[in-house]
Amino acid sequence: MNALTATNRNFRYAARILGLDSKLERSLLIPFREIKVECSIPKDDGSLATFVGFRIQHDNARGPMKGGIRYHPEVDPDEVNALAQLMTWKTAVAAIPYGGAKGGIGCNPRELSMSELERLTRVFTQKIHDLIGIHRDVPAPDMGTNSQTMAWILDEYSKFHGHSPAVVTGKPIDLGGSLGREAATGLGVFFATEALLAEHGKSISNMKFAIQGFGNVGSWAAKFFHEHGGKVVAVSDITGAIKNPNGIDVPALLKYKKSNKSLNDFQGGNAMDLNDLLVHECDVLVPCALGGVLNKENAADVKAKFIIEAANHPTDPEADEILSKKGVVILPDIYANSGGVTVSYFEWVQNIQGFMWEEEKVNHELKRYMMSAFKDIKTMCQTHNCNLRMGAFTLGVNRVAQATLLRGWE
Ligand SMILES: NC(=O)C1=CN([C@@H]2O[C@H](COP(=O)(O)OP(=O)(O)OC[C@H]3O[C@@H](n4cnc5c(N)ncnc54)[C@H](OP(=O)(O)O)[C@@H]3O)[C@@H](O)[C@H]2O)C=CC1
Ligand SMILES: O=C(O)CCC(=O)C(=O)O
Repeated sequence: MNALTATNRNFRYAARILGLDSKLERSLLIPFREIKVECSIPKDDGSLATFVGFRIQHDNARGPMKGGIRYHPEVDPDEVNALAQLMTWKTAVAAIPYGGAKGGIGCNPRELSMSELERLTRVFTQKIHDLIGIHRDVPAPDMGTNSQTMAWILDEYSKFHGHSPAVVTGKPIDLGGSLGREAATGLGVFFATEALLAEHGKSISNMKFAIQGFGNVGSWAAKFFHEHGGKVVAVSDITGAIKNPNGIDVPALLKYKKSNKSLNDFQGGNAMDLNDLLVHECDVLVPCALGGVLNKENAADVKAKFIIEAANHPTDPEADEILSKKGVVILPDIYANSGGVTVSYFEWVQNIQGFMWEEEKVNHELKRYMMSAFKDIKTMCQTHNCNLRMGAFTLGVNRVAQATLLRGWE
């Protein structure tokens, strides 16, 4: 199912549970602004390459719009639209004062040199600089982008508007980035998993984890699970997958991936088919890569008892239904991966304050926000007798609806 159709379906279901007025529902669904720009750059060999960039600003009722920028060959407007909408509900679930946005460029960053990536990022920033801003829309990293990408955006934006560190988050520390932001999404995933397992009388220790994706989110999540006694029994990246029923040595794998850029041929496990990762024997499945990976084709074969949605929109509604009939507990993306945007908020606050926090404070506050959101979601689940996804959606949608009504339309 298309990502936007799926996201709209979840939103509409939540709106119905909340009894939202149909006109308000329509107003919440339609994005505030959709930007599509041509980004042409000279390649290193002198030839011309043209890419299409998007920034979809979904809603700003609760504050400046916030969300990552993705570089991936499959970036398309519907997907960016869905991801922008998810950001609106996510920032509301996390109770941070933002709306939602998302951006992306349809490109394969693995096929571009550093200087081509820099030119592409700068051209994209030139095209959108007057529509983003510290109190308007604040980008951050997502798949295929990182702190270096944010540094280029900051530099290009500052040429037009003066030095503005708070215009992006997920920056390098030397440019005003926050301690703890790089690890934040993975650490938030860890806190969220800990809270969910505790509800079920279980703990991280000795649980078996299968992790799809070993980039920013997947690698940090694996590290935290491993450090707390979890057994990471399978991991994949775009190049392949490895398994080890006794638990992979995660620090060794991190070192290997850093120097080889791939999991292939890692000696501490056996190679397996990339697609088998999602149906591998484990207790907890943690998708940390693309959207829509759990669908009606594979949901029935999932072995995990718990799914932690570290990726955005990894489970489409058809899979949701199949999995919930099987009794699988799913912790939804708009809560599970909200640690990233929460620490982005701390970064933005630090930039505005002109004062840097200690990493201990960042992580302490992150845990506090994650625990508080979990409690609020559980309250919604009890109030509306619904699952965790609808608990999170009703929580987020209700907060945005209340802010919208309070602001009015004049
Ligand atoms: N970064 C953040 O702060 C946040 C990210 N997210 C979401 O988390 C997910 C991952 O983002 P992030 O870690 O930042 O992205 P990265 O680009 O850092 O990592 C993505 C990982 O997914 C792997 N991958 C890509 N395609 C496949 C595939 N078909 N099978 C298995 N692995 C694959 C990549 O492989 P390879 O390493 O070989 O390229 C890489 O390891 C996305 O859905 C993103 O939207 C959500 C909240 C915040
Ligand atoms: O850190 C941010 O601002 C946004 C992160 C993001 O894109 C996401 O949560 O999906």
